[in-house]
Amino acid sequence: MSGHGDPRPMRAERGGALSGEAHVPGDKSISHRSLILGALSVGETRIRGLLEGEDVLATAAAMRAFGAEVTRDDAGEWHVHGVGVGGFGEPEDVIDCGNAGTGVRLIMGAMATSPITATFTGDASLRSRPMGRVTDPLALFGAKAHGRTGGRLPMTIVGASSPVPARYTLPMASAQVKSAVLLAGLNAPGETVVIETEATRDHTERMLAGFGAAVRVEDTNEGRVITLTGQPELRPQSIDVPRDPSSAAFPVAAALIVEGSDVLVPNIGLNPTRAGLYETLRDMGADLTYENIRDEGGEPVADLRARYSPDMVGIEVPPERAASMIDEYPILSVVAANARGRTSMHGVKELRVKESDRIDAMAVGLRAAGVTVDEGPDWWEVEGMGAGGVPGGATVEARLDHRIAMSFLCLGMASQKPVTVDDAAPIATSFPIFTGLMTGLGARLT
Ligand SMILES: O=C(O)C1=C[C@@H](OP(=O)(O)O)[C@@H](O)[C@H](O)C1
Ligand SMILES: C=C(OP(=O)(O)O)C(=O)O
Repeated sequence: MSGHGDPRPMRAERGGALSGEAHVPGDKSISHRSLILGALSVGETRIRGLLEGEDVLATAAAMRAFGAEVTRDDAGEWHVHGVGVGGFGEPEDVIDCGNAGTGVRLIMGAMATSPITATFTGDASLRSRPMGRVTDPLALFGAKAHGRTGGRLPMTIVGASSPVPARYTLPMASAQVKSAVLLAGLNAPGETVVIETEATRDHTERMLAGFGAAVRVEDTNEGRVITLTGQPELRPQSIDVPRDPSSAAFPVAAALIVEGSDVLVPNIGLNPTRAGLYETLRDMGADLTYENIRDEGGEPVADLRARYSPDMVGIEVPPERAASMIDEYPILSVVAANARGRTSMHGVKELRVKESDRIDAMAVGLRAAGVTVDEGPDWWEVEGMGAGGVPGGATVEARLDHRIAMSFLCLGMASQKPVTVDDAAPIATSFPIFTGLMTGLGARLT
Protein backbone atom coordinates (compact mmCIF):
# COMPACT_ATOMS: atom_id res chain seq x y z
CA MET A 1 0.00 0.00 0.00
CA SER A 2 2.70 2.52 0.95
CA GLY A 3 3.72 3.53 -2.52
CA HIS A 4 3.49 2.16 -5.98
CA GLY A 5 5.89 0.01 -7.94
CA ASP A 6 7.69 1.30 -10.99
CA PRO A 7 6.53 4.70 -12.25
CA ARG A 8 4.09 4.48 -15.17
CA PRO A 9 4.59 7.35 -17.62
CA MET A 10 1.59 8.40 -19.71
CA ARG A 11 1.37 10.70 -22.71
CA ALA A 12 -1.59 12.79 -23.85
CA GLU A 13 -1.82 14.23 -27.32
CA ARG A 14 -4.30 16.31 -29.22
CA GLY A 15 -6.84 14.28 -31.17
CA GLY A 16 -10.38 14.80 -32.37
CA ALA A 17 -13.33 16.14 -30.37
CA LEU A 18 -14.35 14.44 -27.11
CA SER A 19 -17.93 13.26 -27.08
CA GLY A 20 -20.30 10.98 -25.22
CA GLU A 21 -21.26 10.30 -21.61
CA ALA A 22 -18.73 10.23 -18.79
CA HIS A 23 -19.86 8.06 -15.88
CA VAL A 24 -17.44 9.06 -13.14
CA PRO A 25 -17.03 7.02 -9.92
CA GLY A 26 -18.50 7.65 -6.47
CA ASP A 27 -17.57 10.59 -4.30
CA LYS A 28 -14.32 10.05 -2.40
CA SER A 29 -15.25 12.15 0.64
CA ILE A 30 -18.61 10.41 1.07
CA SER A 31 -17.06 6.97 0.45
CA HIS A 32 -14.53 7.34 3.29
CA ARG A 33 -17.24 8.61 5.63
CA SER A 34 -19.69 5.82 4.70
CA LEU A 35 -17.16 3.17 5.73
CA ILE A 36 -16.12 4.93 8.94
CA LEU A 37 -19.66 5.76 10.11
CA GLY A 38 -20.80 2.27 9.10
CA ALA A 39 -18.02 0.84 11.29
CA LEU A 40 -19.21 3.00 14.20
CA SER A 41 -22.84 1.87 13.91
CA VAL A 42 -24.45 -1.19 15.42
CA GLY A 43 -25.69 -3.47 12.61
CA GLU A 44 -25.24 -3.56 8.84
CA THR A 45 -24.67 -0.52 6.65
CA ARG A 46 -25.06 -1.12 2.90
CA ILE A 47 -23.20 1.10 0.44
CA ARG A 48 -23.86 1.31 -3.30
CA GLY A 49 -21.58 3.23 -5.63
CA LEU A 50 -18.62 3.27 -3.24
CA LEU A 51 -15.50 4.65 -4.90
CA GLU A 52 -13.21 1.63 -5.29
CA GLY A 53 -10.06 3.74 -5.48
CA GLU A 54 -6.93 2.99 -3.47
CA ASP A 55 -7.60 5.74 -0.90
CA VAL A 56 -11.00 4.35 0.00
CA LEU A 57 -9.87 0.70 -0.11
CA ALA A 58 -7.22 1.63 2.47
CA THR A 59 -9.97 3.00 4.71
CA ALA A 60 -11.97 -0.22 4.25
CA ALA A 61 -8.92 -2.23 5.34
CA ALA A 62 -8.41 0.07 8.32
CA MET A 63 -12.00 -0.40 9.46
CA ARG A 64 -11.42 -4.18 9.41
CA ALA A 65 -8.29 -3.68 11.50
CA PHE A 66 -10.35 -1.83 14.13
CA GLY A 67 -12.84 -4.71 14.28
CA ALA A 68 -15.61 -4.00 11.74
CA GLU A 69 -16.58 -6.59 9.15
CA VAL A 70 -16.34 -5.03 5.70
CA THR A 71 -17.25 -7.02 2.58
CA ARG A 72 -18.15 -6.46 -1.07
CA ASP A 73 -20.75 -8.65 -2.75
CA ASP A 74 -20.76 -9.80 -6.38
CA ALA A 75 -23.14 -6.99 -7.35
CA GLY A 76 -20.55 -4.46 -6.14
CA GLU A 77 -22.48 -3.45 -3.03
CA TRP A 78 -20.46 -3.00 0.16
CA HIS A 79 -21.60 -4.26 3.58
CA VAL A 80 -20.21 -2.93 6.84
CA HIS A 81 -21.06 -4.66 10.13
CA GLY A 82 -20.16 -2.01 12.64
CA VAL A 83 -18.91 -2.30 16.21
CA GLY A 84 -20.73 0.78 17.54
CA VAL A 85 -19.43 4.06 18.97
CA GLY A 86 -16.67 3.19 21.46
CA GLY A 87 -16.43 -0.35 20.09
CA PHE A 88 -13.16 -0.11 18.13
CA GLY A 89 -10.62 -2.80 19.04
CA GLU A 90 -6.87 -2.25 18.95
CA PRO A 91 -5.31 -3.01 15.54
CA GLU A 92 -2.66 -5.73 15.58
CA ASP A 93 -0.45 -3.97 13.07
CA VAL A 94 0.39 -0.58 11.61
CA ILE A 95 -2.48 1.10 9.71
CA ASP A 96 -1.31 2.02 6.22
CA CYS A 97 -3.50 4.73 4.70
CA GLY A 98 -1.55 4.85 1.44
CA ASN A 99 -1.90 8.28 -0.20
CA ALA A 100 -5.04 9.37 1.67
CA GLY A 101 -5.03 12.47 3.86
CA THR A 102 -8.77 12.18 4.37
CA GLY A 103 -8.50 8.54 5.39
CA VAL A 104 -5.74 8.93 7.95
CA ARG A 105 -7.05 12.14 9.51
CA LEU A 106 -10.65 10.95 9.88
CA ILE A 107 -9.60 7.57 11.25
CA MET A 108 -7.26 9.19 13.79
CA GLY A 109 -10.26 11.21 14.98
CA ALA A 110 -12.54 8.18 15.07
CA MET A 111 -10.15 6.15 17.30
CA ALA A 112 -8.79 8.96 19.50
CA THR A 113 -11.46 8.69 22.18
CA SER A 114 -11.23 4.91 22.63
CA PRO A 115 -8.74 3.32 25.07
CA ILE A 116 -6.62 1.81 22.29
CA THR A 117 -3.33 2.62 20.59
CA ALA A 118 -2.77 2.64 16.83
CA THR A 119 0.18 3.50 14.61
CA PHE A 120 -0.44 5.09 11.20
CA THR A 121 1.70 5.38 8.11
CA GLY A 122 1.32 6.02 4.39
CA ASP A 123 3.21 6.54 1.15
CA ALA A 124 6.01 9.11 0.74
CA SER A 125 3.44 11.83 -0.07
CA LEU A 126 1.30 11.17 3.00
CA ARG A 127 4.38 10.85 5.24
CA SER A 128 5.33 14.40 4.26
CA ARG A 129 1.96 15.96 5.16
CA PRO A 130 1.24 17.77 8.46
CA MET A 131 -0.74 15.81 11.06
CA GLY A 132 -0.38 18.35 13.92
CA ARG A 133 -3.52 20.07 12.60
CA VAL A 134 -5.44 16.96 13.71
CA THR A 135 -3.45 15.84 16.74
CA ASP A 136 -3.62 19.33 18.35
CA PRO A 137 -7.41 19.25 18.73
CA LEU A 138 -7.39 15.52 19.54
CA ALA A 139 -5.19 16.34 22.57
CA LEU A 140 -8.13 18.37 23.96
CA PHE A 141 -10.09 15.10 24.25
CA GLY A 142 -7.16 13.50 26.12
CA ALA A 143 -5.50 11.63 23.23
CA LYS A 144 -1.72 11.59 22.85
CA ALA A 145 0.27 11.54 19.61
CA HIS A 146 3.87 10.52 19.01
CA GLY A 147 5.07 11.09 15.46
CA ARG A 148 8.11 12.15 13.53
CA THR A 149 9.49 15.67 13.65
CA GLY A 150 6.98 18.23 12.39
CA GLY A 151 4.05 16.00 13.26
CA ARG A 152 4.63 13.62 10.35
CA LEU A 153 3.76 9.94 9.89
CA PRO A 154 4.50 7.30 10.99
CA MET A 155 2.63 8.35 14.08
CA THR A 156 1.15 6.56 17.08
CA ILE A 157 -2.08 7.77 18.64
CA VAL A 158 -2.80 6.72 22.21
CA GLY A 159 -6.56 7.07 22.56
CA ALA A 160 -8.03 8.78 25.65
CA SER A 161 -9.22 6.31 28.28
CA SER A 162 -11.53 8.90 29.92
CA PRO A 163 -12.31 11.27 27.04
CA VAL A 164 -13.73 14.72 27.67
CA PRO A 165 -15.63 16.69 25.01
CA ALA A 166 -13.88 19.58 23.25
CA ARG A 167 -14.68 23.01 21.87
CA TYR A 168 -12.43 23.93 18.95
CA THR A 169 -12.20 26.79 16.47
CA LEU A 170 -10.56 25.63 13.23
CA PRO A 171 -7.37 27.60 12.54
CA MET A 172 -7.57 26.76 8.80
CA ALA A 173 -10.38 25.89 6.38
CA SER A 174 -10.24 22.09 6.58
CA ALA A 175 -13.08 19.61 6.41
CA GLN A 176 -10.65 16.88 7.42
CA VAL A 177 -9.80 18.60 10.70
CA LYS A 178 -13.46 19.45 11.35
CA SER A 179 -14.40 15.83 10.70
CA ALA A 180 -11.63 14.41 12.88
CA VAL A 181 -12.87 16.52 15.80
CA LEU A 182 -16.52 15.52 15.26
CA LEU A 183 -15.64 11.83 14.97
CA ALA A 184 -13.60 12.05 18.18
CA GLY A 185 -16.55 13.79 19.82
CA LEU A 186 -18.74 10.77 19.09
CA ASN A 187 -17.22 8.85 21.99
CA ALA A 188 -16.86 11.76 24.43
CA PRO A 189 -19.69 12.32 26.91
CA GLY A 190 -21.44 15.69 26.50
CA GLU A 191 -21.27 18.24 23.71
CA THR A 192 -18.36 18.67 21.30
CA VAL A 193 -18.34 21.98 19.44
CA VAL A 194 -16.43 22.85 16.25
CA ILE A 195 -16.44 26.38 14.88
CA GLU A 196 -15.43 27.16 11.32
CA THR A 197 -14.99 30.68 10.05
CA GLU A 198 -15.03 29.50 6.42
CA ALA A 199 -17.58 26.86 5.42
CA THR A 200 -15.96 23.64 4.21
CA ARG A 201 -17.58 20.53 2.75
CA ASP A 202 -20.34 19.46 5.13
CA HIS A 203 -20.65 15.72 4.43
CA THR A 204 -19.68 14.70 7.96
CA GLU A 205 -22.38 16.83 9.57
CA ARG A 206 -25.02 15.66 7.09
CA MET A 207 -24.07 12.01 7.41
CA LEU A 208 -23.78 12.04 11.21
CA ALA A 209 -27.35 13.34 11.32
CA GLY A 210 -28.36 10.65 8.82
CA PHE A 211 -26.85 7.96 11.07
CA GLY A 212 -28.94 9.28 13.97
CA ALA A 213 -26.52 11.48 15.92
CA ALA A 214 -27.76 14.78 17.40
CA VAL A 215 -25.92 17.46 15.37
CA ARG A 216 -26.84 21.14 15.41
CA VAL A 217 -25.44 23.67 12.93
CA GLU A 218 -25.83 27.40 13.57
CA ASP A 219 -24.53 30.37 11.61
CA THR A 220 -23.36 32.93 14.18
CA ASN A 221 -21.06 35.98 14.36
CA GLU A 222 -18.29 33.60 15.42
CA GLY A 223 -18.81 31.50 12.29
CA ARG A 224 -20.51 28.18 11.57
CA VAL A 225 -20.96 26.44 14.92
CA ILE A 226 -21.44 22.67 14.86
CA THR A 227 -22.53 20.98 18.07
CA LEU A 228 -22.54 17.21 18.44
CA THR A 229 -23.94 15.28 21.40
CA GLY A 230 -21.54 12.46 22.28
CA GLN A 231 -22.12 8.75 22.76
CA PRO A 232 -25.12 8.24 20.47
CA GLU A 233 -26.05 4.83 19.18
CA LEU A 234 -25.53 5.23 15.44
CA ARG A 235 -28.13 3.48 13.28
CA PRO A 236 -26.82 1.67 10.19
CA GLN A 237 -27.82 3.18 6.86
CA SER A 238 -28.39 2.26 3.25
CA ILE A 239 -26.27 4.68 1.24
CA ASP A 240 -26.17 5.56 -2.46
CA VAL A 241 -22.91 7.41 -2.94
CA PRO A 242 -23.34 10.30 -5.41
CA ARG A 243 -20.77 10.65 -8.21
CA ASP A 244 -17.74 12.76 -7.42
CA PRO A 245 -17.81 16.39 -8.63
CA SER A 246 -14.02 16.52 -8.14
CA SER A 247 -13.57 13.63 -10.61
CA ALA A 248 -16.20 15.08 -12.99
CA ALA A 249 -13.96 18.16 -13.22
CA PHE A 250 -11.54 16.31 -15.54
CA PRO A 251 -13.88 15.25 -18.37
CA VAL A 252 -15.69 18.60 -18.02
CA ALA A 253 -12.47 20.63 -18.30
CA ALA A 254 -11.17 18.50 -21.16
CA ALA A 255 -14.42 19.04 -23.09
CA LEU A 256 -14.16 22.81 -22.61
CA ILE A 257 -10.63 22.99 -24.08
CA VAL A 258 -10.62 20.29 -26.81
CA GLU A 259 -12.01 21.62 -30.09
CA GLY A 260 -15.49 20.45 -31.05
CA SER A 261 -16.18 18.54 -27.80
CA ASP A 262 -19.60 17.88 -26.26
CA VAL A 263 -19.63 15.70 -23.13
CA LEU A 264 -22.41 14.82 -20.69
CA VAL A 265 -21.44 13.88 -17.12
CA PRO A 266 -24.57 12.41 -15.51
CA ASN A 267 -25.58 12.40 -11.85
CA ILE A 268 -23.11 14.80 -10.30
CA GLY A 269 -23.61 16.01 -6.75
CA LEU A 270 -23.99 19.80 -6.65
CA ASN A 271 -23.66 20.27 -2.90
CA PRO A 272 -22.78 23.99 -2.71
CA THR A 273 -19.76 23.21 -0.48
CA ARG A 274 -18.27 21.34 -3.48
CA ALA A 275 -19.52 23.24 -6.53
CA GLY A 276 -17.10 26.22 -6.67
CA LEU A 277 -15.28 25.05 -9.80
CA TYR A 278 -18.45 24.95 -11.86
CA GLU A 279 -19.42 28.48 -10.79
CA THR A 280 -15.92 29.66 -11.69
CA LEU A 281 -15.95 28.01 -15.11
CA ARG A 282 -19.26 29.66 -15.89
CA ASP A 283 -17.84 33.03 -14.77
CA MET A 284 -15.05 32.44 -17.31
CA GLY A 285 -17.61 31.95 -20.04
CA ALA A 286 -17.63 28.16 -20.23
CA ASP A 287 -20.52 26.53 -22.08
CA LEU A 288 -21.54 24.45 -19.10
CA THR A 289 -25.15 23.64 -18.36
CA TYR A 290 -26.92 21.78 -15.60
CA GLU A 291 -29.58 19.48 -17.01
CA ASN A 292 -32.22 17.49 -15.16
CA ILE A 293 -31.60 19.17 -11.76
CA ARG A 294 -33.12 17.07 -8.99
CA ASP A 295 -32.78 16.11 -5.35
CA GLU A 296 -31.33 12.72 -4.36
CA GLY A 297 -30.99 11.69 -0.73
CA GLY A 298 -31.11 15.31 0.42
CA GLU A 299 -28.36 16.46 -1.96
CA PRO A 300 -28.87 18.46 -5.17
CA VAL A 301 -27.82 16.44 -8.24
CA ALA A 302 -27.69 17.28 -11.97
CA ASP A 303 -26.27 16.09 -15.29
CA LEU A 304 -23.46 18.41 -16.36
CA ARG A 305 -23.10 19.15 -20.05
CA ALA A 306 -19.83 20.72 -21.19
CA ARG A 307 -19.15 21.92 -24.74
CA TYR A 308 -15.99 23.28 -26.33
CA SER A 309 -15.63 26.89 -25.21
CA PRO A 310 -13.03 28.77 -27.27
CA ASP A 311 -13.98 32.19 -25.88
CA MET A 312 -13.28 31.71 -22.18
CA VAL A 313 -11.57 34.60 -20.38
CA GLY A 314 -9.36 34.73 -17.29
CA ILE A 315 -10.93 35.98 -14.05
CA GLU A 316 -10.06 36.68 -10.43
CA VAL A 317 -11.36 33.67 -8.54
CA PRO A 318 -13.05 34.97 -5.35
CA PRO A 319 -10.89 33.77 -2.40
CA GLU A 320 -14.02 33.05 -0.36
CA ARG A 321 -14.85 30.37 -2.93
CA ALA A 322 -11.58 28.50 -2.29
CA ALA A 323 -12.88 25.88 0.16
CA SER A 324 -15.67 24.85 -2.23
CA MET A 325 -13.18 24.03 -5.01
CA ILE A 326 -9.93 23.37 -3.15
CA ASP A 327 -9.10 20.16 -5.05
CA GLU A 328 -10.00 21.72 -8.39
CA TYR A 329 -7.35 24.47 -8.67
CA PRO A 330 -4.90 22.26 -10.61
CA ILE A 331 -7.45 21.49 -13.34
CA LEU A 332 -8.73 25.08 -13.25
CA SER A 333 -5.20 26.27 -14.04
CA VAL A 334 -5.23 24.06 -17.15
CA VAL A 335 -8.50 25.63 -18.32
CA ALA A 336 -7.07 29.08 -17.46
CA ALA A 337 -4.05 28.39 -19.69
CA ASN A 338 -6.51 27.86 -22.56
CA ALA A 339 -8.52 31.02 -21.83
CA ARG A 340 -7.67 34.60 -22.87
CA GLY A 341 -6.09 36.85 -20.21
CA ARG A 342 -4.92 36.23 -16.67
CA THR A 343 -6.59 34.05 -14.05
CA SER A 344 -5.70 34.92 -10.43
CA MET A 345 -6.18 32.44 -7.62
CA HIS A 346 -5.69 33.92 -4.15
CA GLY A 347 -6.25 32.69 -0.59
CA VAL A 348 -5.10 29.17 -1.45
CA LYS A 349 -2.18 28.36 0.84
CA GLU A 350 -3.80 25.00 1.66
CA LEU A 351 -2.74 23.91 -1.85
CA ARG A 352 0.83 23.76 -0.58
CA VAL A 353 0.08 20.86 1.82
CA LYS A 354 -1.93 18.49 -0.35
CA GLU A 355 -0.56 15.26 -1.86
CA SER A 356 2.08 17.60 -3.31
CA ASP A 357 2.68 21.35 -3.16
CA ARG A 358 0.09 21.85 -5.87
CA ILE A 359 1.00 25.46 -6.68
CA ASP A 360 4.63 24.50 -7.26
CA ALA A 361 3.81 21.25 -9.10
CA MET A 362 1.45 23.01 -11.54
CA ALA A 363 3.62 26.11 -11.94
CA VAL A 364 6.71 24.06 -12.83
CA GLY A 365 4.83 21.83 -15.28
CA LEU A 366 2.84 24.65 -16.91
CA ARG A 367 6.04 26.67 -17.43
CA ALA A 368 7.69 23.62 -19.01
CA ALA A 369 4.70 23.51 -21.39
CA GLY A 370 5.22 27.18 -22.31
CA VAL A 371 2.73 28.91 -19.98
CA THR A 372 3.61 31.93 -17.80
CA VAL A 373 2.77 31.42 -14.11
CA ASP A 374 3.47 33.76 -11.18
CA GLU A 375 3.15 32.64 -7.59
CA GLY A 376 3.43 33.66 -3.95
CA PRO A 377 2.95 31.82 -0.65
CA ASP A 378 -0.85 31.71 -0.90
CA TRP A 379 -1.59 32.75 -4.49
CA TRP A 380 -0.82 32.07 -8.13
CA GLU A 381 -1.72 33.54 -11.49
CA VAL A 382 -1.82 31.90 -14.89
CA GLU A 383 -1.46 33.87 -18.11
CA GLY A 384 -3.93 32.41 -20.59
CA MET A 385 -2.76 31.65 -24.13
CA GLY A 386 -6.21 31.37 -25.69
CA ALA A 387 -7.97 28.30 -27.05
CA GLY A 388 -5.43 25.72 -28.21
CA GLY A 389 -2.58 28.18 -27.58
CA VAL A 390 -0.49 26.13 -25.14
CA PRO A 391 2.70 24.84 -26.83
CA GLY A 392 3.06 21.66 -24.67
CA GLY A 393 5.90 19.35 -25.64
CA ALA A 394 7.04 18.67 -22.06
CA THR A 395 7.46 15.80 -19.62
CA VAL A 396 6.17 16.83 -16.19
CA GLU A 397 6.27 15.34 -12.69
CA ALA A 398 3.12 13.98 -11.06
CA ARG A 399 4.78 14.00 -7.59
CA LEU A 400 2.60 11.13 -6.26
CA ASP A 401 -0.41 13.38 -6.80
CA HIS A 402 -3.41 12.06 -8.75
CA ARG A 403 -4.86 15.50 -9.45
CA ILE A 404 -1.56 16.79 -10.84
CA ALA A 405 -1.26 13.74 -13.13
CA MET A 406 -4.84 14.05 -14.45
CA SER A 407 -4.56 17.83 -14.89
CA PHE A 408 -1.45 17.58 -17.07
CA LEU A 409 -2.97 14.79 -19.15
CA CYS A 410 -5.96 17.07 -19.83
CA LEU A 411 -3.51 19.83 -20.76
CA GLY A 412 -1.87 17.52 -23.30
CA MET A 413 -5.25 16.74 -24.89
CA ALA A 414 -5.50 20.39 -26.00
CA SER A 415 -1.90 21.54 -26.44
CA GLN A 416 0.05 21.84 -29.69
CA LYS A 417 2.57 19.13 -28.80
CA PRO A 418 1.99 16.17 -26.44
CA VAL A 419 2.40 16.34 -22.65
CA THR A 420 3.80 13.34 -20.76
CA VAL A 421 3.44 12.77 -17.03
CA ASP A 422 6.27 10.79 -15.47
CA ASP A 423 3.93 8.62 -13.39
CA ALA A 424 0.20 8.10 -13.89
CA ALA A 425 -0.08 5.38 -11.20
CA PRO A 426 -1.40 7.77 -8.48
CA ILE A 427 -4.56 8.33 -10.55
CA ALA A 428 -5.79 5.00 -9.13
CA THR A 429 -6.12 6.59 -5.68
CA SER A 430 -9.27 8.53 -6.63
CA PHE A 431 -10.24 7.79 -10.26
CA PRO A 432 -9.17 4.25 -11.19
CA ILE A 433 -11.18 4.29 -14.45
CA PHE A 434 -9.81 7.65 -15.65
CA THR A 435 -7.80 6.35 -18.62
CA GLY A 436 -10.57 4.12 -20.00
CA LEU A 437 -13.21 6.78 -19.46
CA MET A 438 -11.22 9.51 -21.21
CA THR A 439 -10.14 7.32 -24.14
CA GLY A 440 -13.79 6.22 -24.44
CA LEU A 441 -14.65 9.90 -25.04
CA GLY A 442 -11.99 10.05 -27.74
CA ALA A 443 -8.90 11.22 -25.85
CA ARG A 444 -5.48 9.98 -26.99
CA LEU A 445 -3.65 8.61 -23.96
CA THR A 446 -0.76 6.18 -24.35
O1 LIG B 1 -12.87 16.05 4.09
C1 LIG B 1 -12.62 15.64 2.95
O2 LIG B 1 -13.16 14.62 2.47
C2 LIG B 1 -11.64 16.38 2.14
C3 LIG B 1 -11.24 17.63 2.53
C4 LIG B 1 -10.26 18.46 1.80
O3 LIG B 1 -9.05 18.48 2.53
P1 LIG B 1 -8.76 19.57 3.70
O4 LIG B 1 -9.62 19.26 4.84
O5 LIG B 1 -7.30 19.35 4.03
O6 LIG B 1 -9.02 20.90 3.08
C5 LIG B 1 -9.98 17.91 0.41
O7 LIG B 1 -8.80 18.50 -0.09
C6 LIG B 1 -9.85 16.41 0.39
O8 LIG B 1 -9.66 15.93 -0.92
C7 LIG B 1 -11.11 15.75 0.91
C1 LIG C 1 -6.41 16.46 -1.21
C2 LIG C 1 -6.94 15.32 -1.64
O1 LIG C 1 -7.07 14.16 -0.93
P1 LIG C 1 -6.52 13.73 0.51
O2 LIG C 1 -6.27 14.95 1.33
O3 LIG C 1 -7.57 12.83 1.05
O4 LIG C 1 -5.24 12.95 0.26
C3 LIG C 1 -7.50 15.22 -3.01
O5 LIG C 1 -8.13 14.20 -3.31
O6 LIG C 1 -7.32 16.13 -3.85
